Amino acid sequence: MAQTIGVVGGGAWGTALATVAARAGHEVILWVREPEVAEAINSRHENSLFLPGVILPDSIRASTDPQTLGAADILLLVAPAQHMRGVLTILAPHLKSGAPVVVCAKGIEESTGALMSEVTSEILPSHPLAVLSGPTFAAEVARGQPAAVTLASKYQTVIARITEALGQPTFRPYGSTDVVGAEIGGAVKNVIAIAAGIVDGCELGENARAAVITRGMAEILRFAQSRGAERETMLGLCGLGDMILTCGSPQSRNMSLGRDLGRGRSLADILGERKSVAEGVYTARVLANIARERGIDMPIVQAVAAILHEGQSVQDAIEDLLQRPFRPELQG
Ligand SMILES: NC(=O)c1ccc[n+]([C@@H]2O[C@H](COP(=O)([O-])OP(=O)(O)OC[C@H]3O[C@@H](n4cnc5c(N)ncnc54)[C@H](O)[C@@H]3O)[C@@H](O)[C@H]2O)c1
Ligand SMILES: O=P(O)(O)OC[C@H](O)CO
Repeated sequence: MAQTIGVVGGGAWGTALATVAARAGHEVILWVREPEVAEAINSRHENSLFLPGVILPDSIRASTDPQTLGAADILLLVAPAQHMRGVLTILAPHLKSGAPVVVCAKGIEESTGALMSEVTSEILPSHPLAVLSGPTFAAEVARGQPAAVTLASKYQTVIARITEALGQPTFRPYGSTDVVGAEIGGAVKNVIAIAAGIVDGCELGENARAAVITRGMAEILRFAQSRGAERETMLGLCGLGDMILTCGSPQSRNMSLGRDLGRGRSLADILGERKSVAEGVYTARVLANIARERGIDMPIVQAVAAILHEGQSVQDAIEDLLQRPFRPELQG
């Protein structure tokens, strides 16, 4: 059944998800922050700022006006994690009562340590919530290339409704009831992808990168356990799947940022030339603090945070990791 899908956030991923909804036959309202993005989408059917080179379906209409979202039956929340609270606070009074909301951003709020589902439930308590997360580079999804995602909600009816609305042969949601688990993989893998990029930039070799990915997965599992997430969730699309994608390709903004750091560039220089968000930069610091406070062993996350935010050199951080005591592989 054709519905109206509202997409909050006109970056690359919001725009790609708008194409998914449009291909499924829905009317799509894309709420964007930048007037020039709205103008380009409505007049030329292209988001030339954040997703250049992809011609968008006519049924996507972009607007900067929060009131336009009042027509949406389902809302996809795709603002960057550090801006989600502010954006939802502005939009909340305009949304259709009880419309399901789907968290599609990947990150942890720096100022509170909250996951995006927690931020969303706080601001939109009467909207049933789902989380969509998995290995998905926006450009590939926007071009209609096949992808699969985890779609998690406490409510089977919400999973069924969103799956029916967005599911198609080239965009395959797999249902789950582990909401927190679905978020953790997507948020933490961005930090591990920066580490994998550093390994690449420093030319430490493929073996070292595989080691960082696997030991990074152990850190994800430890953090997930501390938050009551299910281990199996972390081995699914939103965990292992996204680690394989993001840590293995410089198409990832996080991985490529790490690679540039490994090649000796400064964080300020790298960020200064980008319009797009690398969520791992912000999640690294808050995650490292949470892990330290709760006694969760996350040495790779600590190393990335120290490089990004505490002025530790890449070489010293690598040396510290290599000098850690030997231990059993499966220890907690
Ligand atoms: N790009 C992808 O391939 C992809 C895939 C899956 C998930 N995600 C996640 O989606 C989320 C959005 O990323 P993206 O890739 O769509 O963004 P992007 O990097 O393409 O664009 C940046 C976005 O940030 C917004 N922004 C900048 N400053 C802002 C502010 N002060 N307040 C509110 N918004 C502001 C811009 O309007 C724009 O929508 C992130 O959490 C990201 O991890 C991205
Ligand atoms: O480009 P990145 O590093 O933000 O990764 C994009 C998606 O999260 C990959 O699933």
